Formats: sequence, structure tokens, C-alpha cells
Amino acid sequence: MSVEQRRIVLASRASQLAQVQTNIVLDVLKSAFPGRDFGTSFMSTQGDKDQSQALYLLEGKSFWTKELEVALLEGEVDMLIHSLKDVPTTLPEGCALGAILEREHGEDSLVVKKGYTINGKQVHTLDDLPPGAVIGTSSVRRVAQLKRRYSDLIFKDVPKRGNLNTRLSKLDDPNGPYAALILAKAGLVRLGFGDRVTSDILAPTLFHAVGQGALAVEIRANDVEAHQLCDALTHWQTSWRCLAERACLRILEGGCSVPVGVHSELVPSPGDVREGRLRLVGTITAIDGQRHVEREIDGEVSSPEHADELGTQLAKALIATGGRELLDEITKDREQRVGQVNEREN
Ligand SMILES: NCc1[nH]cc(CCC(=O)O)c1CC(=O)O
Repeated sequence: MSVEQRRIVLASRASQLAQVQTNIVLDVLKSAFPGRDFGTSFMSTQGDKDQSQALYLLEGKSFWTKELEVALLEGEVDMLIHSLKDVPTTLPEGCALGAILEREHGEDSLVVKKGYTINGKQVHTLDDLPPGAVIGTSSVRRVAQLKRRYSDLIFKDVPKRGNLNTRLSKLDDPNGPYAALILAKAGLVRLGFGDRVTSDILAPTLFHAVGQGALAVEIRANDVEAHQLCDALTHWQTSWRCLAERACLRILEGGCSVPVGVHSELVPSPGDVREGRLRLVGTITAIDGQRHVEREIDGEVSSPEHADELGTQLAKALIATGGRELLDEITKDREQRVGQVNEREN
């Protein structure tokens, strides 16, 4: 082994979830490359500092990643560890996705207030909740889709102050407004709150966000060594599913985040080959839940480019069957809300 091997620095936002995620990737790298030197660096980003601003309306999603990407491109750090769903579908020049790790939980989950009962019965699912119950979530995707089936529940923003612990304590406060929260299961599990999940909310009730539940490593596109290290992190099935999901969103959003939900499956072909059958369902839902476009595509894939192509085809099918009108309306609504205090979640 060369004595010249450079130290590889992993970086992420400073949030509790981001730090846990970076340490997950660090552990995998350390055990795959025991002789190498790895370090970490945690930074607060514009999105962390300026949570009350309508940044996403003005700038798209990149405010979570921009400062980190500057540090990456300047060579201060070598790998950015992200929740893939927070990574814009188009990366800056010079940056590349080096790895997508195995997705264990892509779905959204319901977390019911502790001790919340109806007629002496513990509440587990959305169906158990009474009309008028208040559900906390700041995600337009979740609200839009759930309004379709649960028109008599009330959906209320959750201020994203503090860590998950704080939000869960607020949920459990007997005088607090919420009967339940909806959160990405992956985040809950990684932070050790998996036991708070009272039920999963699965497609077709709720299609999760593109890339949800998967960790991604962003590197300098020309960093050959980082690419090699990333190969040990990649889970190709998750990676191809997510590349298809992201290709679909890239076509649909045209720069803005929209209430798009997805569901994907990849059944590998027999034998030790990188190929399989990929099925992808995509949805676009009007903000008020009134209209909803849903399309499905599947095909044999044997490369990331194939997966990307399938996602692109799905986006085109969605656009052709009512999606165009929905996207235009969502863009108009977004323009009207610019300037209002809001925060992005997906
Ligand atoms: N929207 C913020 C965000 N970004 C990633 C996760 C969770 C982890 C993941 O999806 O990988 C969350 C929290 C949530 O949506 O509940």
C-alpha cells in the first residue's frame, strides 16, 4: 500500500441526522479500507441558518448542499454525505454522485402522540383517527396525496425547529396541537426512534419522495480515488431505482420541487449479474389533492443509463396524461407564495 495515501474527509450538514448518516458511511468505509485515514467535517448550511425564509421558492433545493459543494470543489473535503432526497436532480459542474447506498426504508410513517386513544382503543393508523384530527407535516407531497383519501383530517405545518427529539416531545405534549406526525421512516430509524413508528403509510395511499431513505455520496467528478472508494459503498439495485426516480423528477420539475411521489422495485435477474426488471410508478398530485396523475412503467435494465431512460419515459407519460396541466398550476401557486414564510420539505 502506498504511504502517500491522502486523508479522505467526509462532510455533511451539522444536523443530528446528517451527522449520524455521515458516521454510518464512515463506518462502512473504515471496515472496507482498514488501512486508510478518514476524517469528518460538519458545517451548517444556508438551509440550516435561515429556516424561516422562503428559500426553496426562490432558489430550488440547492440551499441544503451549496456551501458543502463549494468546500468539496475547493478540495477542503472529499465526500459529501447526503440524504439523497435532499440532493437536487442536477448537480453543479464538477460534482458527481459517487455512490448511493442501500435503501432500507423508503416509506413515510405515521407517529401517533403517546397515549392517544379513541374509545379506549390505541390509535395506530390514519384510518383510526377521528375527523378533525390534526396531522403535522410540512411536506406538500404528503398533504396533497393524503387529502385525497383523508379529506376530514387536518394537515398542519410543523415548524422545523430543533432536532427530531424536540418535535416528538411537542407531539407528545398533552396540550400540543398534533394527534400525529408523518415522517420519513429512514430518518426515525437512523436516529433511534424506530419504536415510535405506529404504522407505515405505503403506496398507493402515499408515494414517497424521490430518493427517500437512501444515502448518497457526492464527490468531485474527477476524483478517481474517491470513485474507487465509492464502489465499496454502492448498492446497485438501490442506485438504479433511485437514478430512475431522479430522472423522472428531473424532467418534471424543470428546476422546482413539485409534489411528485414514486414507488420503485427492482427484481435482479438470476445469477451474479447486474441486470433485472425495474418497475417504477410516478405520481403528480394537485396541492389540494383534487387531481392526481399516476403512471407505471417497467422494463429490463442492465445499466444505470437504462434506468435513467426508464425514468425519463415515465416522466413523459405523466406529462402527456394530465401532468403538464398539474405542473403548470403548481408553478403558478409557487410563484404566488414567494415572499410568504415557508419552508421546504419533500
Ligand atoms: N425533508 C427532510 C428530510 N430529508 C431526509 C429525511 C429523512 C431521511 C431520508 O429520507 O433519507 C428528512 C426528514 C423527513 O422527511 O421526515
